[in-house]
Amino acid sequence: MERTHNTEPVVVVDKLWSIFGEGDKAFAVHQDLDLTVYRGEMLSIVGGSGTGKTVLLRQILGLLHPGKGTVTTLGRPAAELCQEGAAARVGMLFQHGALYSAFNVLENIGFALREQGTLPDAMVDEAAMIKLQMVGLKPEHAMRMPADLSGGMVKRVALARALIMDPPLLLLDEPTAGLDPTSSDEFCALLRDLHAELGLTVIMVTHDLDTLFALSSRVAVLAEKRVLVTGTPREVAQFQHPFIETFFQGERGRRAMAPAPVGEH
Ligand SMILES: Nc1ncnc2c1ncn2[C@@H]1O[C@H](COP(=O)(O)OP(=O)(O)OP(=O)(O)O)[C@@H](O)[C@H]1O
Repeated sequence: MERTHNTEPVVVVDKLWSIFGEGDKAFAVHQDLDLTVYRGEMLSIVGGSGTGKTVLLRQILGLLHPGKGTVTTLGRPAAELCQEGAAARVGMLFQHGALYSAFNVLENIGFALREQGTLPDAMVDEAAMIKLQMVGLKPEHAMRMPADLSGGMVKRVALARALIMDPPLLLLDEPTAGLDPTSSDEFCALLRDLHAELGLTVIMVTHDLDTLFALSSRVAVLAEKRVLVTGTPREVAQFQHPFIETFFQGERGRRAMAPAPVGEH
């Protein structure tokens, strides 16, 4: 399969140790974990429950600090992102990223830009309206409250909020979790289109094989506290490891890897 990324690293994780607890209770979630993500990739991170996929996203975003090793995001130590306001450089769609329930859709989308305080409210609203339409919502949705949105619409608003500052890098934690199959397919199509249109680099955590195959140019498998293997979905699926066999070679994995019937994409 042709590689869709170039060779400019956007994220470089070098011999990372992620450590929680102190003294006798300290434990490492990652040990000497290496991962490089290149500009324009859509990289999926997969691994068993508790292998540290979300922790790795948080390290890349600079919300956690390496016990040992380094995380370089967009050419700088990841920790510096947070100090200067990460939203401008990295968009993050959290797994349980609920919207602010007291704010309407437009206020949610424009939140980071308004907080920055550099633009008048009318311009923030205008920018938020552009993002609202970019994620496939209509202007009449702008004044709705989060409680009045479907699950698919909540994800779209959260995505628009993550993109408000035009970040070059987007992190997604389980982007299709909780969506029905149709909404999930629609959200994948949206992500694929935005990735291409905006020239984004995307790193996502997913358990969902359909999402993985629909979107990933490359997959990184987390196991044994490190990145065990990277490659295209089909390359990784051939790797001999108990997690990979269970994950890719079950019924759902075989279905996801089956060639699409003629006429389907
Ligand atoms: N702030 C924290 N303090 C202590 N332990 C933590 C903290 N954050 C994560 N951990 C631990 O790190 C490990 C990895 O957590 P993480 O949420 O990254 O797993 P995951 O691979 O995303 O799992 P899942 O697929 O179940 O969401 C878990 O054992 C978790 O308890």
